[in-house]
Amino acid sequence: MFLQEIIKTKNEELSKLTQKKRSLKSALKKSELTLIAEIKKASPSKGLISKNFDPEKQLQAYSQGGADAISILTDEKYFNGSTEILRQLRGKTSLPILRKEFIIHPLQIYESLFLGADIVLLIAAILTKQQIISFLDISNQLGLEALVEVHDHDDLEKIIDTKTEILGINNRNLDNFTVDITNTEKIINELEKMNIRNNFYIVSESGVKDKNDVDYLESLGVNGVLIGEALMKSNKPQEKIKELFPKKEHVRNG
Ligand SMILES: O=C(O)c1ccccc1NCC(=O)[C@H](O)[C@H](O)COP(=O)(O)O
Repeated sequence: MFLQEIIKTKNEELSKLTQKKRSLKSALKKSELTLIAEIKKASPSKGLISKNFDPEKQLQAYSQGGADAISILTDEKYFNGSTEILRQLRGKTSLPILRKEFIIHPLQIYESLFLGADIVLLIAAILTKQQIISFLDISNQLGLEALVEVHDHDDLEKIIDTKTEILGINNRNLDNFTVDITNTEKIINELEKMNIRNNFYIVSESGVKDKNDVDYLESLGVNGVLIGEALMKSNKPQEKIKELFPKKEHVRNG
């Protein structure tokens, strides 16, 4: 009898662990442009970005500025990030958290779950189609959403006919670090030619610096934008968000 009872208890505990978490997709479904605000201390293309790096203060400014989700770099070597930052900030916000990591093995997806992430990043450029399919399945089983990121046509070929729902278009070439925000228009045009644009919630990532960039991307019909450097370099990130997204609900300081 006891074993039957313990199995029932364990199943209940497991269902709590893998229940749906905070949802980025719910934000992207809204008509207003979604902002994913990124916490990034440094990067391979720019070196040190934030001298007085204070992740908790950055998170507070993003939340008060009206960000809809938070992206956190956990790579240490190239971005001066850490898993500890995600673990620390998990309990400080009710916003969905995207773990920005170079995922190449299922272990990292399980690790993301235990760190408290809600969304994982799957970069098509470093994965095979089969890995994307498999990692999407694992993420779904764990109650995690996935942002599947493409940069070019080859990446796009990999994600067609997968269960990708949230499609990130990275304007940065991750090999040579060049950035061109018109890359988003190029990829959207390809999606439209294939008649599959409406299969995805689209997030434009990288190189978004000012309101002109936001207005341009919004005119393309993207559902969200992911911004890191422009917010990390600002002395007043909450004000910067207000400048870029005047329509968002901004919580006043104090
Ligand atoms: O940011 C980099 O230099 C970089 C280099 C190589 C791989 C990834 C890289 N960045 C990750 C990102 O995609 C960006 O942090 C994110 O899209 C935000 O971009 P930005 O607003 O331009 O900081």
